[in-house]
Amino acid sequence: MTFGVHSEVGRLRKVMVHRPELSLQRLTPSNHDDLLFDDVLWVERAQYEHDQFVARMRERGVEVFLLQDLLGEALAASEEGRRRLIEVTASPFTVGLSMVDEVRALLWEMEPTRLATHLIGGLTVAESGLDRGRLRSSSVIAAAIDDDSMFVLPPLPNTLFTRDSSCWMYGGVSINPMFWPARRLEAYNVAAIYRYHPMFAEADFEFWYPALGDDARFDIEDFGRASLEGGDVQPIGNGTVLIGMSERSQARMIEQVARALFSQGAAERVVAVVMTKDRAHMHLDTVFTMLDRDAVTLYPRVMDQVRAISLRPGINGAPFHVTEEKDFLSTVADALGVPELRVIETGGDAYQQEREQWDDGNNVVALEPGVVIAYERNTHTIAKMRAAGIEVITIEGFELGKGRGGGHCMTCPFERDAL
Ligand SMILES: NC(=[NH2+])NCCC[C@H](N)C(=O)O
Repeated sequence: MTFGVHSEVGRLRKVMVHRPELSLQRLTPSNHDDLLFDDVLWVERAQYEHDQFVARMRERGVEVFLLQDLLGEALAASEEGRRRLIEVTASPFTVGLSMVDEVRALLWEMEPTRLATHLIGGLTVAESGLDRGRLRSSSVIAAAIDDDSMFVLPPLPNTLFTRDSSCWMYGGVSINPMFWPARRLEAYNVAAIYRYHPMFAEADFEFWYPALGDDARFDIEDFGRASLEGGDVQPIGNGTVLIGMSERSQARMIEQVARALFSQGAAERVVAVVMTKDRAHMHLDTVFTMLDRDAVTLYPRVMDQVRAISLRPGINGAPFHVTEEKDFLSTVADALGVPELRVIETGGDAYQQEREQWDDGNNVVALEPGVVIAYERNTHTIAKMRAAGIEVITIEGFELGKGRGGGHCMTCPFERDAL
């Protein structure tokens, strides 16, 4: 098996997605804000919409992998993987000192498919079978629990956005320390896939983050307060990677990734895109994605204000050579080696633009140059893309979009051609 993502719009060959499941059934009016969703979902409909999304990709020859299947297979393939994932997920700091042994033991007893279900979907006290009455005298946590629907393991509903927890840049992957606590555990699950799934165990690729070395692959807690999310990362081709400096990703993580890429000669330029921090555009890909070799879609109100700063390998012992660019679009054109970019802005008047950006109008995923998948509701933006000669395949997305993510966010490409 080969893996590697060599552009944003070259032919997509392999991709990982996540079908909505138990974690989304746990979203309620009282917890959806903390879990980074703007509403509760009708989960059956979200599954239907997601199945359509997957079908559109498969029709075009894309090999689609489901994250939960990969996780179950990784856990079945490796006892060590199972033990390590259980240890990091159920630790004294997540489930508490007094319960950690019991929780680990009951997770260990689960068969791998069921374990994968609960590592993503969460585990309630009732499902765990823990005897609260007995534990009450030894555990302050058990004593404080007043309801069997409380979680022993939290649900991870943002697993849906596979773009963010891990992301490929050229011949390697970064497993990302994420910004909000609600998403941190997602990275352990994907780390287990890359580390223990037979498909990856036999493949040859780099780990850009965490730092190289087998053991380090689980040490994503060791990042202080720095974070990086894949929604900010775009390996556009020609040895260049764009990384948004957004609500979610900081300059210090961009430097980590740039150093790793440069040290292997996997990239020669990383462009930090300095943007405003806001929930409506939490990642670069919510306001900018590529459509074709020389065409992009963007939300002007945010992208007109960004700064672009290029990092290249340093000389004379300096880690980097840093230059502030004149503007973002000419920097991307220069990196791609095209004279000028065709720019398709969010469609409609100022109100429609703001609404369509919110509904992921600019967050599309390319299947090959000039062919993208978009949510059908973004009619004004789609009309402009079609007028520019882009083939736009539409999917529903009324439920899927409630967490603020479109086709780009819901895909983690494993293999994509260069341009
Ligand atoms: N690549 C993206 N833009 N992902 C969107 C992530 C949305 C998710 N609810 C979050 O807030 O984290």
